[in-house]
Amino acid sequence: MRKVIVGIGGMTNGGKTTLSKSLQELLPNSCVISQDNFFKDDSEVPADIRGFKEYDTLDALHMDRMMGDIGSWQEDPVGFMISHSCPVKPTASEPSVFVLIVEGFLIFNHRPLNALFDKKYFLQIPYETCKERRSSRVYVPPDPPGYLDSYVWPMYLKNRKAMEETVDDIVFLDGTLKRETLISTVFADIQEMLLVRQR
Ligand SMILES: Nc1ncnc2c1ncn2[C@@H]1O[C@H](COP(=O)(O)OP(=O)(O)O)[C@@H](O)[C@H]1O
Ligand SMILES: O=C(O)c1ccc[n+]([C@@H]2O[C@H](COP(=O)([O-])O)[C@@H](O)[C@H]2O)c1
Repeated sequence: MRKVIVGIGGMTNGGKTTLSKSLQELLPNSCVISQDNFFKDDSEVPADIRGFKEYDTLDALHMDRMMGDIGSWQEDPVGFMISHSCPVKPTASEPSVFVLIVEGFLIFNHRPLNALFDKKYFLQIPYETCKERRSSRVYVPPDPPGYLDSYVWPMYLKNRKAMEETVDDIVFLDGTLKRETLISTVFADIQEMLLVRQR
């Protein structure tokens, strides 16, 4: 059995979830773990002196639980996929390949998680695109006025700097490209990686 972990990182609204879901549909025996599902409850997230909730930091996430889920997949991919409603396909070729797609805005800022990736992608979009996409999205709790400009964007720049100082081998993707272009490019790249590793 071969196990491969692909990271789809990127800035908020870069298109991580969209790309990851499509890849899961295209890659047999794959499953997605989303960092967004590990946010702490609002009552546990402190506010800064201006009153902005500090969501854009690893401290706002249950990274221990996320790592636990990834560990469960590593131990037993089939069991994990069944319990997470990911389709399991019997494969004719041996060894079977299982792919875990881990997506999220701070996945490359968590050292223990970083060490696990076989391939890392980072979706980036310009500020204007980010602002436009984010303004049409409703988070729970919703963004208060000025949240992107005063808190989210500066935190993105800070987190990105930390990532670039510590992580190598990231493939940067232009998140303004058409969905279909992004999906086919990354799918082909992953397939190539799977073939190379098989040789
Ligand atoms: N390649 C793309 N081109 C245009 N819009 C996109 C693209 N990818 C995603 N979107 C849109 O951008 C918004 C955020 O996408 P999403 O995948 O949820 O981003 P993320 O998970 O990175 O926050 C959604 O409205 C989605 O439909
Ligand atoms: O999902 C939540 O519980 C949640 C609550 C408040 C804010 N968020 C925002 O979620 C953003 C990261 O998710 P995403 O999908 O936009 O990459 C981050 O910028 C946070 O400000 C997310």
